[in-house]
Amino acid sequence: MNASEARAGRGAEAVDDAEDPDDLDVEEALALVNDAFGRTSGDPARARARDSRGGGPRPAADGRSPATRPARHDGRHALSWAEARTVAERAAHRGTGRRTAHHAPAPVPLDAALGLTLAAPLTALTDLPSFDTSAMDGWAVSGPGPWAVRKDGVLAGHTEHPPLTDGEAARIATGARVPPNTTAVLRSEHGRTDDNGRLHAVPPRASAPSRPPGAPRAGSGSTVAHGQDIRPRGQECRSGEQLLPAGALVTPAVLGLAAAAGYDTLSTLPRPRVEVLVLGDELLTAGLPHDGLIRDALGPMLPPWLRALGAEVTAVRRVRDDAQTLYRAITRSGADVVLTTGGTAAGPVDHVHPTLHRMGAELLVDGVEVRPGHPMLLARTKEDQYLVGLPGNPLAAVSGLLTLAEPLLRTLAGRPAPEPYTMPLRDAVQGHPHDTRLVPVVLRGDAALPLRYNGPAMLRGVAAADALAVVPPGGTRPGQETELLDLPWASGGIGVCFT
Ligand SMILES: Nc1nc2c(c(=O)[nH]1)N[C@H]1C(S)=C(S)[C@@H](COP(=O)(O)OP(=O)(O)OC[C@H]3O[C@@H](n4cnc5c(N)ncnc54)[C@H](O)[C@@H]3O)O[C@H]1N2
Ligand code: MOO
Repeated sequence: MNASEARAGRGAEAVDDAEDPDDLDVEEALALVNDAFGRTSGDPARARARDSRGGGPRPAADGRSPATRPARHDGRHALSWAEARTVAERAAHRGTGRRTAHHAPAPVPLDAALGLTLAAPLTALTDLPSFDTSAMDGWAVSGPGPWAVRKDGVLAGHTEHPPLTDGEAARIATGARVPPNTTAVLRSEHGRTDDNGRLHAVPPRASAPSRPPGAPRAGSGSTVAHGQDIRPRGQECRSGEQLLPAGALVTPAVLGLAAAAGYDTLSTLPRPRVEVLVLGDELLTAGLPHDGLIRDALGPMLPPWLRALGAEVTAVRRVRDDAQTLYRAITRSGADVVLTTGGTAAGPVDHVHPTLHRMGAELLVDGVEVRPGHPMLLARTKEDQYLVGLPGNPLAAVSGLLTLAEPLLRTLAGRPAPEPYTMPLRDAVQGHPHDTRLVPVVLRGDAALPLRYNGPAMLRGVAAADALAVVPPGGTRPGQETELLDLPWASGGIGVCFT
């Protein structure tokens, strides 16, 4: 199916494998400039060899390590997309390892633990169930029937009842503790009392669903199978048994399990604290764009996204295009991660590089072979503080967020890495000659549909997307399996952390 057929079939979601025109012109031009400075050719076979799927750092397509790879036209040594992610993931491990008070695991009440990471294994504080329990509403019975029914029934949450004697039954509710000497629970629909008040087991109606293989016979004639519909103490776990390992994400289900297993608080790792610095004199925080001024798209977008990635956003500050102001904002920040937007390129008011240089910061990533977003950077500004510099173009900022901030924050938050996965891209996607492309896609059935409006300055594509496709240099054919990066709102597991 070609792009125009796809468009015809998918209406507004239609795909266009061509990039947005202003994007393409710049990218192609940059690629030519890069070639002139000795980078790899656009040979698709070599480009595919650099396909970043699979994760770990790898040599560039030209076989040279990043250190020996020639600098780009701007003098920087860009890393491949996979290398950059690995560096970001490992940067936090390379810290001193000393945990400040803020980083130490802390007990957190259950209702504040959603989205955090377990600092210690979740170990059952009790047997579950903690007593033998009725799995059904009906009668606790002792021995074969018929049974004499006791006057008092047994409800959930009540103290222990006197033992049953052989041939005795007591009305019981689901979840109630079965009286001692109970041999089975007879479901209410499987029993009937006669005129003398004696309880008889009645076989399930012929229309009843058939018994699963191996399941106990649900009452036949005058008796029921031993143990039927009793949940024995410790069936789910014994006290002291490990239910989840350290590092597990606290999801709603984990909160439920922890409560059931006796926890009031959970030992969790604190969220890394992120301060967002939005750079740009041209940005408005309200109203319509006018007189060359535009709305700040990143101030509203980044905080909830960062929270979804496991961070606590301590502040969002707007910083004038002034080197001294930026220097002060960064050096005064006590956050674990300072995240800047804009100012990463080499324009007259792009102060991020000179400021990092002035601070003596260590540049860990200085440019990435990814489109959009190639000027993104990662620096260590001081012991246990990092700076992620996102490019100002909004989709380029998203690219930097997922390429550098996500692995860094994931490691700092102690979260497990998401399992990489691929899906076929329904349509061909044009690749960059040398760089990985991140392209918004929607998931439809067993395929991912690349979206239009994927230019660096556009959010229209990603706002409608479920994921970003990692398009290797050289592009993808229709149906080609391609790595996808889930967007937090599309992956239920992380979505819970927007709260
Ligand atoms: N000579 C070169 N110029 C540029 C290059 C290059 O390689 N050589 N790269 C281009 C690419 S690619 C990108 S991406 C941008 C990165 O620029 P900066 O990080 O310095 O960002 P700014 O110049 O500050 O802004 C770029 C663009 O984005 C708009 N912007 C900035 N912040 C926001 C915001 N919060 N909300 C909405 N829009 C924002 C800003 O107005 C600019 O239009 O550099 C290229 N140039
Ligand atoms: O292509 Mo830039 O890298 O617009 O993000």
